[in-house]
Amino acid sequence: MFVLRRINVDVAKRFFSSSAGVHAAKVSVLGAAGGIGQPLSLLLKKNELISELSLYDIVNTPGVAADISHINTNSKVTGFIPENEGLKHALSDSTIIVIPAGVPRKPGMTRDDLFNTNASIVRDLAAAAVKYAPKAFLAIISNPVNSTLPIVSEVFKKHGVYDPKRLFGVTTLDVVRASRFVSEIKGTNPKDENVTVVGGHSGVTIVPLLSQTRQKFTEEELKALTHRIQFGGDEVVKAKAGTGSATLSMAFAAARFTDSLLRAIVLGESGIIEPTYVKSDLFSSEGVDYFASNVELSREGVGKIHPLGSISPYEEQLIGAALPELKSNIRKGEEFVANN
Ligand SMILES: NC(=O)c1ccc[n+]([C@@H]2O[C@H](COP(=O)([O-])OP(=O)(O)OC[C@H]3O[C@@H](n4cnc5c(N)ncnc54)[C@H](O)[C@@H]3O)[C@@H](O)[C@H]2O)c1
Ligand SMILES: O=C(O)C[C@H](O)C(=O)O
Repeated sequence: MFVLRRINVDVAKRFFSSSAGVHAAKVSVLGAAGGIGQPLSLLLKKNELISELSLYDIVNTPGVAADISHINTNSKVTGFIPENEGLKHALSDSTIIVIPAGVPRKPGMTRDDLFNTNASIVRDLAAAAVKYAPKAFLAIISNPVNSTLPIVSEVFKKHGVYDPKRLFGVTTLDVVRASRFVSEIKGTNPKDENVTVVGGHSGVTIVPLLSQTRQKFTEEELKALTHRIQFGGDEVVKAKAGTGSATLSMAFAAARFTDSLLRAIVLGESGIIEPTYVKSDLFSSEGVDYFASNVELSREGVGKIHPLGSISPYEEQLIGAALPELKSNIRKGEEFVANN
């Protein structure tokens, strides 16, 4: 792993020092002054593949950008607010746009309860991306992800620039949690516990494929672990007691996802697989057009979408429960753009 990272950094150095006209990676974070946005921007400042880190929010971005810009890594940091065409400057020439803009949950809320506020925020940011960076890759964090990715897709379709290979719903936190939770009950190092999590990103639509891990679980462990992975977000919302939801672990997860995407699209590294929520044919025959599963990332963004492989009867049951909810979440997002 270390050797691979060393090679990446060397390749990155060559990439940036090249005068061959290859443009370096500008990454824009929309919602950069928020609970996720700030630590995510901090982590991205360490990424050697980023030449410009462009921070946008409706408030406070100049301060966040000034602060982060003092860190002595190579990337340039820029900060924008809506005034003086801030969004245009934040997005122009972006390679990747990461979107954690929007409100988080409070105890007692579902992610779908955020729809009324976040749908229009995400729709408007997607419309700006269409205008100023139509070829960028978009990673959507704002909840409800099951609906916000379809919203972004519909906006791109409306303007005739839709490329499903470039649009991602970020579900990496589910995978990060699953790995950690398995390691906690088995007393192992989480780096050795890889869990594929498929479906969507809310409650029963989150389906961990624990039968595919290297571990054996009792039925009791399986049920408890599955429930904890599906409702891990609620643990944080409850503990934060009205002040928000997961921000730090999410920033970690989004930084990992962005790094994987950069390595695939900028360096052309092959074999990078991240579970992520994308336009997918896996369950389209059942009317579910977006689905998270293992996706091999490529220079084009989405490469091979891996099928689920062999799953247990319990997991089949979980998928059965996930599909109708996913279908309704997706439809809600699509109808929102059609009607607004
Ligand atoms: N996908 C996931 O796994 C995951 C995990 C955690 C949180 N989330 C979601 O991420 C979102 C953000 O969470 P947070 O804790 O950072 O919230 P937060 O309230 O701390 O930050 C959100 C930021 O978005 C900004 N914002 C609002 N409207 C904007 C606009 N039009 N343009 C640009 N910025 C805008 C706000 O000013 C704020 O700084 C929430 O919807 C939350 O549910 C998703
Ligand atoms: O739980 C939330 O609302 C935030 C996020 O989706 C999470 O999984 O932590």
